[in-house]
Amino acid sequence: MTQQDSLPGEQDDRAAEAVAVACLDGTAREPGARTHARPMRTREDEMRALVEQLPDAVARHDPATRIVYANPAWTRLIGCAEAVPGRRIGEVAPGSTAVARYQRALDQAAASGEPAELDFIGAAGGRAAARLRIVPEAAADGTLLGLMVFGRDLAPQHELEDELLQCSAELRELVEHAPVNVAHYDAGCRRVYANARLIAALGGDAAEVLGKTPAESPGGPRASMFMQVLRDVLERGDVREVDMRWHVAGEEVCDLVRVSPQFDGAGRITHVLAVGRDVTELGRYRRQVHLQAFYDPLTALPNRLLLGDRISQAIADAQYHGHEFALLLLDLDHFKNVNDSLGHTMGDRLLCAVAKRVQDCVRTLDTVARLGGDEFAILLPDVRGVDDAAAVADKMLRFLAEPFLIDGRELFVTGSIGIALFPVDGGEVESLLKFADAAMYHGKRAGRNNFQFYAREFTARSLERMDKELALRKALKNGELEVYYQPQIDLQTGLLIGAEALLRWRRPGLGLIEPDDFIPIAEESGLIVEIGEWVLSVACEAVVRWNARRSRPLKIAVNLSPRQFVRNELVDTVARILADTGCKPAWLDLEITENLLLEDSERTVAMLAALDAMGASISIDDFGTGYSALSYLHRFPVSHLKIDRTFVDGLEGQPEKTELVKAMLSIAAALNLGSVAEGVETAQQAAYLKQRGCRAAQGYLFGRPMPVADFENFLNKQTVSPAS
Ligand SMILES: Nc1nc2c(ncn2[C@@H]2O[C@H](COP(=O)(O)O[C@H]3[C@@H](O)[C@H](n4cnc5c(=O)[nH]c(N)nc54)O[C@@H]3COP(=O)(O)O)[C@@H](O)[C@H]2O)c(=O)[nH]1
Repeated sequence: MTQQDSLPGEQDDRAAEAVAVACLDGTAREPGARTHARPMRTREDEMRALVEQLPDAVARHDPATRIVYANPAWTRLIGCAEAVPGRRIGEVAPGSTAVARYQRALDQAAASGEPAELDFIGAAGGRAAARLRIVPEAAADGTLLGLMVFGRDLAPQHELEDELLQCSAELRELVEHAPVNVAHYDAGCRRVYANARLIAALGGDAAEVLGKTPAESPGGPRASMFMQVLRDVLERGDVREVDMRWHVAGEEVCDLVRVSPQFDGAGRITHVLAVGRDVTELGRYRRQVHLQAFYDPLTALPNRLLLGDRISQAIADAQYHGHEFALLLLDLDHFKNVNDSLGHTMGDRLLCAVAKRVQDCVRTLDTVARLGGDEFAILLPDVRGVDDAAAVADKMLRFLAEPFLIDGRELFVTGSIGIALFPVDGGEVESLLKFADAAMYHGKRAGRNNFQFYAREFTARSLERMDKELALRKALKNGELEVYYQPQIDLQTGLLIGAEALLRWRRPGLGLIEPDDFIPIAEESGLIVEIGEWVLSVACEAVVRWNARRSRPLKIAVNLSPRQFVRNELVDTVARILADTGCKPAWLDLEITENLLLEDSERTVAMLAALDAMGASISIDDFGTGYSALSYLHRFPVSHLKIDRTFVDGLEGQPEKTELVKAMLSIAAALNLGSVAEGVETAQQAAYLKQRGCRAAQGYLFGRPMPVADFENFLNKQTVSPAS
């Protein structure tokens, strides 16, 4: 080995040996010196002084192993008072086993002529105090001249070892208690170490963890992937990060594992270190975020976002395979009534039950999504044409028609379904949704509880409707709504007895819009509640103004939509408006439709009774067109029947209508109710009605619905022509 090849520390030893040899045999020379500047004796003294001061033990023995020279460090090491030349070491330090071993080594080196090394335990005992190196010195002919002994003090090395031990213990402690899972894998991907946390995370049994590959413990679907990562790191030496999931006692554990190579002194990869950060909570949180982002929290069905994704996928599939698919949009009919009348908890339960029932109608590869409120979408990616889609829609309506038993209550719902087909109706997510919506809306208009396929004209209609709803929302705020008044006449006396308040919408750019054109939208959207309240308040103010100058007060008839009965505030609202406007309850007639009575809910009965008790009268509007059973009439506090104008129209020439009107007037009389005929246009109609005992009438014959100013002029003129 050359000097460059020598190991650290070895060079120092050799330098010391060189000095010592030079000193002890008197051959020391300054490096590179040709001539001696100083006398030999002085050089030897200097060298000896140097050796005397060395911290390492240095000694020289003659060929018979007797002491020739030993420096003070040597005597300290051996534990003798004096290194007496000519003595053997056993004589200067008797009874020590270490000295005996030293002597044996000297004997061996002397006999073999080969250097020897041994650890020497000092006088204090314990760990080796020095490493002795015995170097035989031979003459050119091989004759042994003596034995040089160099003792390297091992205390600094022991200190270093102690420090290392301490460090590694601390590190191990740290690793054991670190909030990470740590494992060490050998070249065969077997765990040679796992910290306590990882052992616990893998089930708690160290024997089941150590010496095992990830495939053996914990196993699972991701284990083979992890094995591959370990192999890759062992092979290529790069650092990898990988998501690991496994199950312990039924609970999922997730780690984000950093896998890095471990090298030996020669730079070869021998092991792999895997440090896993527990991301179970993070994983849970991520899943929760995923659920919130893509699923409806109430029904756990996919939401609009996920549906969009599924439709995109269905489009791609259908395009690739060249087939069709269908998108159905289901909206429950009058669902808002359930929420408003039974409360949101019941409404929510019903929605969940509907969701379940709809899912029962389809196959697993179909998607049922909730778009919000009472609107569901059903993607049938594998239907073949119109017939398949119609069959599913029909089944859905039949399933829905079965009563729902919720909280011991039987609830009935129906739905309207719109169907759009890919590719005939649309080729994109948004257009398919829009077209299915247009078809669904068409189903609503066609009487609900049915399904409709998309047809092109629906889109325009649906857009128009949406546009109208938006404009109507602004109309009240912008003062575009007006109340018109139509006179009501006492047929027997011919005197004006009141007026019906009828709503109009003066829509900018479009002129006056009739209620039939916007009241249904106001009802569907719920806007009618706010609008109805406004009409009531304007009409009450008007009648108060009119009656201020009249000895015989007029009555104002105001239409109430069934939607206004859905909330509980109606009675309070009427009372407040009466109080605010100063309108006497007796001046107010509230017109309701027969269909409201059909619901026959306790709540409706109670509300009507409260309004009646307040002093307002209640009339049944459009009588004869609805479904009311006569039995309802005496159960409700009704005071008038308003015979619908369809019966009055053509009354003169149609005997069956005459009979019907006669019958309605008889019912009113039998129940002691007042009667008002609507749509009276001719004097003949008025005469017939009067003759049959009809008390009052309303119609173009007496006056059309008119703006308030016109009605007030009309009032002032009192130009009513009584029926002859
Ligand atoms: N919930 C609310 N409903 C309202 C309100 N205002 C009106 N309406 C309802 O809209 C429907 C249509 O009303 P309108 O177009 O005003 O029609 C009324 C009269 O104009 C019409 N009429 C009256 N006389 C004649 C006639 O001789 N011939 C003829 N062809 N039509 C005539 O009849 C309608 C009377 O309405 P009603 O007595 O209520 O049936 C209508 O159903 C209104 O109820 C509102 O504020 N809220």
